This record gives sequence, structure tokens and C-alpha cells, in this order.
Amino acid sequence: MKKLLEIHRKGYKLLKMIHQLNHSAVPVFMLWAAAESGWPFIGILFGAGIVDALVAGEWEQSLWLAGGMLGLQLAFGVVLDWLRKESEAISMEINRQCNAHVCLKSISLDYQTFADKKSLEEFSAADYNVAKHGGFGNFLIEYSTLLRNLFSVGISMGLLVDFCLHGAKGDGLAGILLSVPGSFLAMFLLLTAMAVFYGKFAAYVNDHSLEIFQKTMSLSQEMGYFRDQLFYDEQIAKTLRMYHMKELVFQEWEKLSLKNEGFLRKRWRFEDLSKISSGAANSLVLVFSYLLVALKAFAGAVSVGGLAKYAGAVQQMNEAMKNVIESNDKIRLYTSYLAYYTNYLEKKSVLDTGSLPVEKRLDNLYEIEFHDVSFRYPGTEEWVLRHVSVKLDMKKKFAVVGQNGAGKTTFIKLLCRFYDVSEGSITLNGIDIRKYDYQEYMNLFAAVFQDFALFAFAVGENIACSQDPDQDRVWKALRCAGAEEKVKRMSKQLDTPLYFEEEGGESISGGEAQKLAIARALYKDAPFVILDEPTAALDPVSEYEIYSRFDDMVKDKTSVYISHRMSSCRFCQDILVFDQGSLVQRGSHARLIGETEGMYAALWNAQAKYYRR
Ligand SMILES: Nc1ncnc2c1ncn2[C@@H]1O[C@H](COP(=O)(O)OP(=O)(O)OP(=O)(O)O)[C@@H](O)[C@H]1O
Repeated sequence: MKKLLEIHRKGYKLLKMIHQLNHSAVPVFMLWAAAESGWPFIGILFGAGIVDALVAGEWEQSLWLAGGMLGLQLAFGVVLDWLRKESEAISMEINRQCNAHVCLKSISLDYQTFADKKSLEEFSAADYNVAKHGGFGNFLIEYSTLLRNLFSVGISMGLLVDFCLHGAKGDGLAGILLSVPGSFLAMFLLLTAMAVFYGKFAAYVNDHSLEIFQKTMSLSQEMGYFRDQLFYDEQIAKTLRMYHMKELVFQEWEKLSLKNEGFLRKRWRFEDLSKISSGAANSLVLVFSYLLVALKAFAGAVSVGGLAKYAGAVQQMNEAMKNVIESNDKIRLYTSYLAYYTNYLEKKSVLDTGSLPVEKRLDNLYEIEFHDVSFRYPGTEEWVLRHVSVKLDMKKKFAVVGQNGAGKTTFIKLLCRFYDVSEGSITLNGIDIRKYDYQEYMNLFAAVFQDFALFAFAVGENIACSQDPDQDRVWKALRCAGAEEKVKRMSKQLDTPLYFEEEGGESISGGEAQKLAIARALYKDAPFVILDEPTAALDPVSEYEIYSRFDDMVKDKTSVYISHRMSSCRFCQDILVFDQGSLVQRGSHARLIGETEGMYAALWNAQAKYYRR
């Protein structure tokens, strides 16, 4: 009982959630349940009346009853059809909203929470549940099934009480069964046996289903990687063909799909088995109940019409009780599925801690300082940055250099607060950045990362990150980034969609994409401009043009460049050199090159030797 209450406490919470999403959902589904439950009893009750009228030779009355039954069935049919369609439309609408909520949540979470492996798993579980298990739609259908069957149990119960009250006399066991108390006892025992059997059976079936669901869910995530990326991604397609990876990829895919097929077969076998055993139990209960009804009919306690009526009631009762128990357990199952969804929606962004507004300064006098900062990525043991202390003076140009894996990008991620530091602190104008409003702090930065993304939207939308771009500012940013000519040549210029060629979109090269990403950073007009490998995909002429315009682009801003092209350091006033997570050198190019034993000189000389004759 406690378990049942717990199921419906959770169910009630979900129903309230559904009601907030769509006010008509619960009433329409409940009405549908009521109408569906009444429908079979029209036939049972009118049928019994018609048979009794025919047996008594009352033709006119039987015709009236038949007409009434047809009329009522027709009216119910129309109402039921409308309610069914309405319920389907509501289910679809609710599931659409749920999908939208999951997607919106995913793009609203801060980066640290989003990038956590657990979050990503929770996202796909929430998404998978809505997609594969009908989400709230199926949950509502199950609740209305429960209600419909409860109504049915109620009506059948009334008819069966009426049946038990029709007592008759007899000998031995028949006499006991024909008596009123005997009938009640026999019915009670039959119904209890039925309830216990279905209760245990439904719990077993649904526990097993949950177990199979959990197994197939993680498998489906792995298969999704093949479907969405390995088979369709353009970048992957090149590597796949170049290294003849067809066999390897296909074998891995076969392994997964065979495993999946194994689970499905197991599920089907299990479902078949459960249908057969439930059907056998159902028939057994029906046979006993019909025997009881037939016994009373032979003894003259019920009429011929009554025989049909009570037999129908027994069948309805049996079916409805089984469904009530199954529905309860299915609701338990659906609430477990939906918990993935609700838990994901309740997820909090861990970085959204501060509320202090960031001072708006037209003179861009913002000063950021790292105080003995150490960092390791959440869930990992290895220190990626160790005891980094550095002050980023205002309006200066910084370069960050170091070997692969030295921690340069991680330093930038901490600066932009994609992650919080593990030890130490970062301050903005003397105040810990964790105290500032997260969005306002982020607004201080415009960064272009190595793995920047452009979207399959219009060029103007990509630059302005809005559906209503300021055209003049967009063109100015494109000009500064050296992409103006390219966009002018596009069929719809700023309105040209990227990538989707069938919608008049255009594909662009890697270097052109990088210029658009730089233009987007310039459009943002933030006080800090950060470019991680800004010219990696650019040809030497474009690279030269961009560097010669940099001064102009970032003249009253603080800028940070990460680059493996050491020559770009000469444009910067201050160079930070990282090695294995530590800041090992700092200063101007002239000073650092003079430290001949230092990492900077080693990096510079290693690259320079390829340019010397
Ligand atoms: N999301 C992450 N989770 C765990 N470890 C990470 C993550 N991202 C980076 N690392 C680790 O942090 C270390 C520093 O990486 P980072 O990207 O900061 O180096 P980098 O100096 O920018 O390298 P590169 O020049 O190759 O871009 C690497 O050893 C890397 O494996």
C-alpha cells in the first residue's frame, strides 16, 4: 500500500507538471477515460434487456431497447472519436514541449555543468525517454487507462453485487455457492486470487522491462554515435576513406547492432511468455466465474438476459482489474523513465553563483588577475594548471605560448569562466569573479576557439548571434576580419545560409570560416578579445592582413592570442610562456629571446630554423 501511495504521489507531481504545460490535458484525458469505460456497458446492459424482452415476447420493447442501444453507441462513438483525436493532439503537443525544454536546458546550462560526462548522459537519457517511451503522452494515456478501468471495476462491481444478491437453493457445494453469502464469498475469493496474481505478475514484468530499458538506453547512445557521426559527418567521412576504416567501423557497428538485437529478442520472448501466462490465468478465472453465473441461471436465480449481463460483467471485471494492476505498475515504470527528464530539468548550473553586476566602463578599464591558480578538470586527478599567478593589464596585447598540452587553452577557459578554479582565485578589478553575475562576466569576452562553431544559419545571424543583425556593424566586422569580399559574392549576402545547400546555402572553406568566426568576435565588441590559434587555417596573405589590422581592431581592448606561430608573438607586448601547466616565463619578445636557456627561446629557435636559409 505504501508503495502504491508512493507511485501516485510521484504520479500526482507529474500530472501537476502536465497541467502547467497544457491546461486541457488532464480534463480531456479524464473525460476520455470515463467515456471509454462506459462504452462496453451499453452493450451489456441493453443486451440483457433486449434478451429478456425477447424471451418475454415483448417485441416492441426489445425494438425500443435495440434502437436506444444503437443511438447511444453512435453518440458515444462520435464523442470517443473526438476525445481520442484530441488526446493524441495533446500528447504530441506536450511531448514537443518536453523536447523543447530538454534542448533549452541543455543550451542554458553553464559550460562546466554541461560538459560534465554525467550531465551528457542525463541529457541523452531524458531525450531518449521522451523519444522512445512516448514521454508524458504515454504517461497520461496510462493514467487515463487506470481511471477508465477503475470506472469499469466500479460498474462491474455494482453488477456483481446485484448478481450475488440473487440467491437460490441447492444441495451440497452448489447450495453454498447459490446462497447469497456463498456467492459473495466465492466472488471475493475469485477476485482476490485474480488481484494477487496480476499484482505479482505486473511487478515482475515491469521490473524486467525497466532493466531491459536501462540496458538498451546506453546501447542506443552508442549506436547514436555511429548513426549521427560516423556514418554522416563530412570530416569523419574523409578520415574513414583515407585510412580504409570501412571494415573496422562496420565491424564495430555490427557488434553493437547484434547486441541490441539480442536484447530485443530477449524482450520479445519475455513479452510473449508474459502474454501466454497472463492469458491462461485470465481464462481460468473466467471459467470459474462463468460456472458460477451458469449455476445461478440453471437454478432460475437469474434470467437469460441476466446470464448474458453478469457474464459480461465478470469479463469486464476480470479485464479491468488486470488493467488496473498493470496500469499501476506501468505508471511506476513511466515515473521512473520521466524521472530522467524531471531530474535533468531541475539540474542547476554550478557557476551561476554570483549576483554582483559588472561595472559598465566606456574606457574598458578592466583588470584581471590570477592569484596562485591551480586547476584540474572535474572528475580527474591530474593537475592541468599549477600555481599560476598573473595580472592581465588593461588594453595590452598578450600572447600565450607553450608546447601542446601545456595548459594554454585551459588558462583561457578559466579566464572566460567556463570552469571555476580548483585552488586560488581570479579577480576582476579586485573582486573574485565568482561573485559577479555569470552572464555579465561572460559578456566581457569575445573568444574564437580552435574548435569554433559556425551554424547552419544566415551569415548575418552567425556574426551578430541574433535574428536581427545590425547590418552596418556586421559589414564592418567582416571587413576587419577580411571576409567582406567573400560575403559580397554570396547569392544573398548576409542572408545567405551556411552549409544547407538545398536551401540556397553555401559551403565555405576552413580559412573563410575562421574569418567569419573572427568577425563574430569583433562584432561582439567586448573589452577582452581572445583568439586561440586565430590564423591556423589562414593563408599567409590573409594572416598578414589580419595581423596588420589587429592594432586597429583591438586598440582600446585587452587581447590575448594563443598561437603556435611564434612570429605572431612579435605583435604582442607581453608574452606568457606555459610549460606543463606552469607559467614559466613572462615578458616582451626582446626580453624573452634574450633568455637563451628559456622555453621561449627554445620554441622560437625550433620554428625559426625552418625559415633560415
Ligand atoms: N575537458 C578535459 N577534461 C580533462 N582533461 C582535459 C580536458 N581538456 C584538456 N585536458 C587536458 O589538459 C591538458 C592541457 O590541455 P590544453 O588544451 O589546455 O593544452 P594546450 O596548451 O592548449 O594544448 P594545444 O597546444 O595542443 O592546444 C592536456 O593534457 C589535456 O589532456
